[in-house]
This record gives sequence, C-alpha cells and structure tokens, in this order.
Amino acid sequence: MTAVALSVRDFEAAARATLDPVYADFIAGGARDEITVRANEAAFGELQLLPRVLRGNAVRSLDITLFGGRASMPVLLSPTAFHKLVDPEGEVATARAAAAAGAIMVVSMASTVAVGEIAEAARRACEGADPPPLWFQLYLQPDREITEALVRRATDAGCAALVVTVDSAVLGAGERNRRNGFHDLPPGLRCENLVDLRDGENGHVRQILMSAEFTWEHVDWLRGITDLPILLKGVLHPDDARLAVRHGVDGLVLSNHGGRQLDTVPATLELLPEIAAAVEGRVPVVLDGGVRRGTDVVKALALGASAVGIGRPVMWALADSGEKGVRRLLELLREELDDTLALCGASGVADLTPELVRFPSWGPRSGRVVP
Ligand SMILES: Cc1cc2nc3c(=O)[nH]c(=O)nc-3n(C[C@H](O)[C@H](O)[C@H](O)COP(=O)(O)O)c2cc1C
Ligand SMILES: O=C(O)C(=O)c1ccccc1
Repeated sequence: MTAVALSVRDFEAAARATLDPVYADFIAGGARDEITVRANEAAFGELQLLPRVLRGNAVRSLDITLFGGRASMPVLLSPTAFHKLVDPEGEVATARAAAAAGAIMVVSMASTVAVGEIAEAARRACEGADPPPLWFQLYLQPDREITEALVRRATDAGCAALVVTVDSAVLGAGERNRRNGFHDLPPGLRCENLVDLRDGENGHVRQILMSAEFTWEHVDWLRGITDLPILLKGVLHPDDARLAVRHGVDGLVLSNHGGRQLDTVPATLELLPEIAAAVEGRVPVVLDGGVRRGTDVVKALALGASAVGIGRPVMWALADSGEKGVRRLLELLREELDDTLALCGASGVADLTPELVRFPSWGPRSGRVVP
C-alpha cells in the first residue's frame, strides 16, 4: 500500500491494486447483474441524517451486549470465506484484529483456518482479558451428522452463537467467477472446518453442500441439538422474520449476502423498517450489506438494528495489510461512528432512534415502509 488508508474506500482501492484480479473479482462480485450489490450501498446514500444539537454528549459509549456477550462497538465482522486467499495468516490475522478492537467476528464455515485455531488466536491476542464473542456461521448440511459435527467443533472452540445462512438454496451465480474460472481454492488451502468429517474429500469446498431441501423443521431440529443462540442469516421477508421468531430463533442477520445470492432483492437498509416492525424487538436484528461509513452504522441502528456487519471491507483491509489493516479498518469505523454520534447529539447506541433519519425519496408509493 502506498498511502495510509483513511476510509473503507481507500482499502477497496488498495486491495484492487494488489490482489490477483481473479480474487479481487471474487470478493467484489455479486449474483447476475449485481443490481443488489449496488442497491445496498446506494440505500445508505439516499437516507439522510437529521441531527439533534446541544445534547451534552461529551461522554460516549459504543458498547453493545448481544446474548450476554459484550463488544466494544456495534460493528461485527460478517462471515466471509477463504481469508488465506488474500493473506498468508488468513482468519488468524482477522481474529487477532477483531479481538484487539473488541469486535465480534463471525467465523465462516468455509474458513481456511480451523475454528478452534481461530478462537485460540483471538484469546491469545487479548492476553488474559476476555476476548469479544466469536460466532460461527454454518450452512445446514443434508447429512445431519455433518451439521452436528460442525456445531460440535464450533461449540468446542467456545463460539457464543451460531449463524445459520438460509439464503443459499443453490450457490450464488457469480458470473465474474465463472468468467475467471474461479471455482476452487488454490493448492495448499483447505476449508479446515471440513477436514476429517466422515465423508471423502478432506477440506474441499465441494464438501459444502447447498440444498433447497431445508424447511423450518430443520431449524427446530437444530434448536434441539444445541443450547447456543441461533441467528438466521438471509431472512428478507417480514413473514419469514415472524416465522423465525415463532420457531425460537434468537436473532436475525438481515442480509442479502452482499448481493451474492438472489439478484434484484431490495437493499437490506430498505427492508429494515419492515423487519424491525415484524420482530417487535423480540430478537436482535443485525444488518449487513453495503456498510462502508460510520454514518451507515448510525442509520441502521436508528432504524432498529442492534448491530451491523461488514463483509467485503474486511477482505479488502486484510488483502491490503493483513492483521494491521483489519485493525486500522476497525479503528477507522470506530472513529467515524464516534464522530457521527457526537454530531447527531447521541451518547450511545440507545440514543439512535428513527427521528434521526429522513427518507427524501422513499415516499409512500415507493413500496418502502417509512417508520
Ligand atoms: C468474499 C465473500 C465471502 C463470503 N462468504 C460467506 C460465507 O462463507 N458465509 C456467509 O454466510 N456469507 C458469506 N458472505 C456474505 C457476507 O457474510 C455478508 O453477508 C456480505 O458480504 C455483506 O455485504 P458487504 O460485503 O457489502 O459488507 C461472503 C461475502 C463475501 C464478499
Ligand atoms: O462467496 C460467498 O458469498 C459464500 O458465501 C461462500 C460460501 C462457501 C464457500 C465460498 C464462498
């Protein structure tokens, strides 16, 4: 990297400049026409902030608590596969940076370091102090024993929650990957969480089966085999949000997979008011997709999210400058968020309410719900 990154955008540009274009495309890309990829970011730009003044908010806290676990800021690392593709230390570097920042990291089922090793690295980075929670993302597998083994691995590693991704009945159609012929990890890299599970190929991406066979009964089944909080990632319809709560799910990640699954679904920010209304505060909602600025975080929290997740920014920072880069990224977002709170007259996340945002173009006939 030539200059110090001052924003997520800088990391994006730096990653594009250093990465193999095939990997840069894998990270940046989305499904089909990438309409939803663009919509996620654009929605944050459309929403306006309307700050309060003279609120006496010299002392500010960015802390949040989710499922009894504390984090130092409402920005978590959404699950992203294959960190060793962009950095030799891979998820170990990411986990150390997240631990140093006090941020929750969601380990991808398709991580290139085993979840136990990632957890150990996070603990060591905190030198005796409590590390922030580590969560584990999984795709339900047609073979229940495989799912059970993955849950056991995450539990043994000390993960504090399970994030079940439910938007992937089939693998997303990334035309950039197809054009570039990118289908497998390069030699030497494996999906380490899949190593030594009962079936064949050891740690091959192909072991992760995407299936359209899953139903709410599988969620009930999972509920029965673990005491860990379960979040569903990829619920977009308010009716499904209500169903999720009814099925005893502990939280939702309002996500369209960064526009990498079904293209032309709405921006997650646009859906947030409807989803928040559907769950009525019964479970926390984490939003991801297009979060690039502290102001984006404030907008999502104002509309009812308990936290936001970042996906691509983490990969960009990791590609640019490894652990140091992810540390810097999280610091930058923390600074931006703290600034934004100050400028909005807020002392903490509890002060962020819908009165702080305006939807100039989101009229009643747009189909968007104005809170
Ligand atoms: C390179 C990459 C890999 C991803 N891998 C996973 C994954 O393994 N599991 C998952 O549930 N989501 C995965 N996602 C989706 C992210 O968790 C997240 O929903 C999305 O990236 C958020 O949007 P953003 O990139 O605009 O921040 C991946 C996204 C990217 C960009
Ligand atoms: O690229 C993705 O979005 C993703 O979710 C994934 C899942 C498994 C393996 C590789 C990528």
